[in-house]
Amino acid sequence: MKPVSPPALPYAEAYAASLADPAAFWEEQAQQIQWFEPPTEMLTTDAQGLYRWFPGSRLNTSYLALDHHVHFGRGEQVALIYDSPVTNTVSRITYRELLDRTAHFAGGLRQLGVEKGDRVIIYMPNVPEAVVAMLACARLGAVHSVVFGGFAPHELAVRIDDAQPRVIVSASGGMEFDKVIPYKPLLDAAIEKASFKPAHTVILQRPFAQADMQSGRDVDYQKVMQAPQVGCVSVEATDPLYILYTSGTTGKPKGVVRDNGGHAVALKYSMSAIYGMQPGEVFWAASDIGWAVGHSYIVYGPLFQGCTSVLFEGKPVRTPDAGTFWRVVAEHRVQVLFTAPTAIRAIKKEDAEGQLAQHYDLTSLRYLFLAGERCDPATYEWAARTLSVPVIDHWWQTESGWPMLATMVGLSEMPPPRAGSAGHPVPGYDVQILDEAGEPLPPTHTGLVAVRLPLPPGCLPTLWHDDERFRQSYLTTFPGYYLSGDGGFRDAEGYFFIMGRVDDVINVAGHRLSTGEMEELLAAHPAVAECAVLGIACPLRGQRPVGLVVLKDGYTIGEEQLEQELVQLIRDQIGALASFRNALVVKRLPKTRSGKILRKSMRQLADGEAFTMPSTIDDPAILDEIRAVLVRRQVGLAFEKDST
Ligand SMILES: CCC(=O)SCCNC(=O)CCNC(=O)[C@H](O)C(C)(C)COP(=O)(O)OP(=O)(O)OC[C@H]1O[C@@H](n2cnc3c(N)ncnc32)[C@H](O)[C@@H]1OP(=O)(O)O
Repeated sequence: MKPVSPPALPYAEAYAASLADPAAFWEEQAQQIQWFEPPTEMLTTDAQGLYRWFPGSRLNTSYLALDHHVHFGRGEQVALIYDSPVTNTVSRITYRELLDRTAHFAGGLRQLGVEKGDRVIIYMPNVPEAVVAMLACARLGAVHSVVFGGFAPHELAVRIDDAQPRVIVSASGGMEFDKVIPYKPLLDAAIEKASFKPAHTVILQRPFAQADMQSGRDVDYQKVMQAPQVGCVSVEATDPLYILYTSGTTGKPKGVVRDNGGHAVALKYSMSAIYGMQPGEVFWAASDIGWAVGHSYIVYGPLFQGCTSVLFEGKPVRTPDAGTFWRVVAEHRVQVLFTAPTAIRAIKKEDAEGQLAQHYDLTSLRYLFLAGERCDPATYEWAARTLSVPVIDHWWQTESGWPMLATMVGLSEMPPPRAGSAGHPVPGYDVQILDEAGEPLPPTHTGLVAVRLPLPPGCLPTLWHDDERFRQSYLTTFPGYYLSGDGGFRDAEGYFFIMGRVDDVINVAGHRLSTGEMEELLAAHPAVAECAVLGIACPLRGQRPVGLVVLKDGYTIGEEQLEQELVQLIRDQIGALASFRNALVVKRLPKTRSGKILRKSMRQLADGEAFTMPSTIDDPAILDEIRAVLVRRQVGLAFEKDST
């Protein structure tokens, strides 16, 4: 197929075309990428009855991200700008250099026994070597699974057991503000805990943290880089590119699978149609490679599009100040910045008037995109005022891998963005608001956000080795729909508003976490008879978890000591990113007469939301007891002085 430029369609036309004939719409987009064997069939269902895009066609993701650009004259363009205020480093890596490094590292992985279909876990901070490792896996047709560096050994162990990696690539350490986080002991502890043992680990030794190496198992990253370069392995479009774990309602995370073909087509489309990016321009997703945003928009999307991507190892504040983001935009002439609302709230908290932005030349910036959690209108307005560019809140999930609702700046006649709204459905996504019975709701009615099947290319085809959980989690509640787990509504003009999760998943600073998992961990403490974890409103992180625990009869322990132990337990088992800081002892938990804990009522109480007493409540006095504890401990927006 000969590549052709996408026509600049009006949004409404593109959207209608994508729903009227999805195969024809995506066949046209598929012509924008370089296949080894182009698709002849667009959409099918597999033996399990699950939708698959571009069956039988062949390509290589690393080729699309690197080789293609080098072959066609982009070799000397900077592919990756590594900006690390925590190590005082700025380095620029061209497409040619990134290809060279990737081909060497792929050769090294192959020497360690990694072949097509094998899994490789990557547990690293935001460093170029992590990007090289991802692209090297793609080059070999191996399946990478990046685990966010903030996760504790238990979480890593669970992922090791599920993915069963031949190799784990890690680093000796990361830097959180000015604190060294030694990764290697965490990795060693995780491997110790896991039942499955990888054959090798590859360790990037960083100057500020030397890791002890285990002879026979651990290999130095630089040694792996000395291997001869290898070329790209041809894979099928439907072969998995990566597994990315995300929290479900239980302790076992869900292994979201991303395939090669649909992913490449969707991300290439999104870079131009949603973000309006042209080859050669600079895109910065200020996130972590461990999240879907990092996969799609630090690594793959910008590279597919021939852009320069910024890889930032720092924080919005204190590295060294709340002007860091603006310094990066100015220094690297960033055209589009993408971050989570929490990052903007953190900056706003330290620089309320946005004065630091005035110290930098931000004229390169065209748009600020926000996602990962709901953006409150105050944060939206502050960002628009401070940056004087359109701010675009958009909505997607790890599962979709790319935006489902947005204001698409690459299409014409797009309704402008609006504070509080995530915009309009992106072509390919037939987004509906359903009631509890699965019937579409009229505008302005809040309900469950669902997407009519088939999902477009790039979305998860299944969960890793678990078709059944995939079906149960997303497809069976409302046949014919993907159920997102988020709630929201559409207004009379077609703008969508996403209000947050409707299940036991919470969103803390853009990190999706399971309250069910936290409850399982708290309940294992010998003092705890029963417990509930609520995701209460937090001015900085959007939400934060709070535990309410009932003590076992006769168990004596000071409330303060118990709280310390439970806080430490969550930190040790899940990680500091959970921001679990309160475990409050209560006499009883409110329940329905059938024994279901009334978490929603307690959350509403803590958040100061008006609510009606559930008619099924066992004993209404219990909510008064809970209120008294929240007041005494000053926990909850309604009762606290400073919740950050
Ligand atoms: C659309 C599809 C998706 O939703 S994909 C997911 C998108 N989500 C994101 O991009 C995440 C956005 N959030 C962030 O980047 C961070 O939360 C920002 C805004 C930068 C703030 O970071 P920070 O100041 O560290 O606060 P936090 O709440 O994230 O962290 C809480 C505690 O965890 C720690 N932590 C964090 N990261 C790491 C890490 N990599 N390694 C070790 N520890 C880590 C933090 O230091 C903090 O610890 P402590 O409680 O202060 O001791």
